[in-house]
Amino acid sequence: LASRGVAVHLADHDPGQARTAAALGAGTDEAPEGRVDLCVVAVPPAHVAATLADVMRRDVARGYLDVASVKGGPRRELEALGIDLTPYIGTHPMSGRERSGPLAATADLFEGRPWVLTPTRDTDTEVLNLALELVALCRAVPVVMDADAHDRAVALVSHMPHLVSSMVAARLENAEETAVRLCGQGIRDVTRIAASDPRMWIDILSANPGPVADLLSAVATDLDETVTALRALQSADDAKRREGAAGVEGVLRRGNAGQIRVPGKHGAAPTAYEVVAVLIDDQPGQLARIFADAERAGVNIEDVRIEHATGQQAGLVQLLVEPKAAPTLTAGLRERGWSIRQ
Ligand SMILES: NC(=O)c1ccc[n+]([C@@H]2O[C@H](COP(=O)([O-])OP(=O)(O)OC[C@H]3O[C@@H](n4cnc5c(N)ncnc54)[C@H](O)[C@@H]3O)[C@@H](O)[C@H]2O)c1
Ligand SMILES: O=C(O)C(=O)C[C@]1(C(=O)O)C=C[C@@H](O)C=C1
Repeated sequence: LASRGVAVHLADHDPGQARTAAALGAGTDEAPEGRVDLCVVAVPPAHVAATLADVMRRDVARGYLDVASVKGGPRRELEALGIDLTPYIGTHPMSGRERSGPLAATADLFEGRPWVLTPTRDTDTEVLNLALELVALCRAVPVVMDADAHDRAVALVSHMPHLVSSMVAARLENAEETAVRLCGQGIRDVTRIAASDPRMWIDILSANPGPVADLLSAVATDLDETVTALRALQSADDAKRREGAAGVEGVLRRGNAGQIRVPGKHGAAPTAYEVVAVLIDDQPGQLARIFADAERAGVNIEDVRIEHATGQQAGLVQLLVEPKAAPTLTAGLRERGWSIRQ
């Protein structure tokens, strides 16, 4: 917001956090002189209602919004506090990090990502417009939803997957070092969010336990069936083994069918990109050089992944590009001396 010319005043119950954010260029930690246009509350879900009630009673802004990952609970808490909710709108940007605090923040975090707005019939139109302006300034995509429908949706696409990621990562806790050192990109993808702060996630899950429990119970059924199928694969009996293989294939195919529904970059329909894999030395400036050489070849990089080679000062950079651009990029990078992996 600060880089788009908005005057941002930062406050936190830990002044050090606001000072750090201000030092990073996010705004000033000095209090505003009068009433501001919009007050954005970005505190852990359990503190949202009390924090909003406090700022709303002090009449610090024309409009108020929060960005908590759950929407139904905080709204009901505010209602119970007897606050006039017309100047308030509950929102949730669907983008985040597994790390918290100002040092983990990035200015482009919300670009192209859905930002859910949950207005009610009573929400002041001026406040809805202020929220829409905020979303546009962050280059996010507004999505209007009912608060409880939002909570059911995020149980499916965020809360249940978070727990499953934690459970997969938990298997590594006491695993042999010889096994752990073999971790590749697959397990990195599946476990990244398991590094998040448990205190924040206890808050999130406590505010949405029912829908998450229903989904995990469906996952548990899949797990039971898959275990049965795998046990059948150990059988000496041919027919049993065929049954087991069909069971395992079934879950893998249903996984394929679900995975292709995950929206691609900027929420667009998923695109099948081609991977151009480049071997690099783990040295400063390598990525910048690859990107510059891709630009020289006239190719737009849609996404990038990095795989680090265990115990070596080397890595594999996977550049995801439109299929028709892959041969141009491969030739352009080869010409400039890069080692391309097929
Ligand atoms: N991290 C994500 O991926 C993500 C994504 C979307 C939405 N959210 C939501 O955003 C909100 C903030 O999450 P975050 O990841 O930025 O966490 P964070 O820990 O980086 O920031 C929370 C801040 O709130 C402050 N705080 C805690 N209690 C407070 C209180 N009572 N009054 C004033 N300040 C208080 C903390 O000092 C901290 O600086 C949460 O509601 C979370 O559900 C997080
Ligand atoms: O990708 C991450 O690291 C996130 O934390 C993102 C994520 C998500 O599950 O999509 C997590 C919680 C937030 O409420 C919104 C976004």
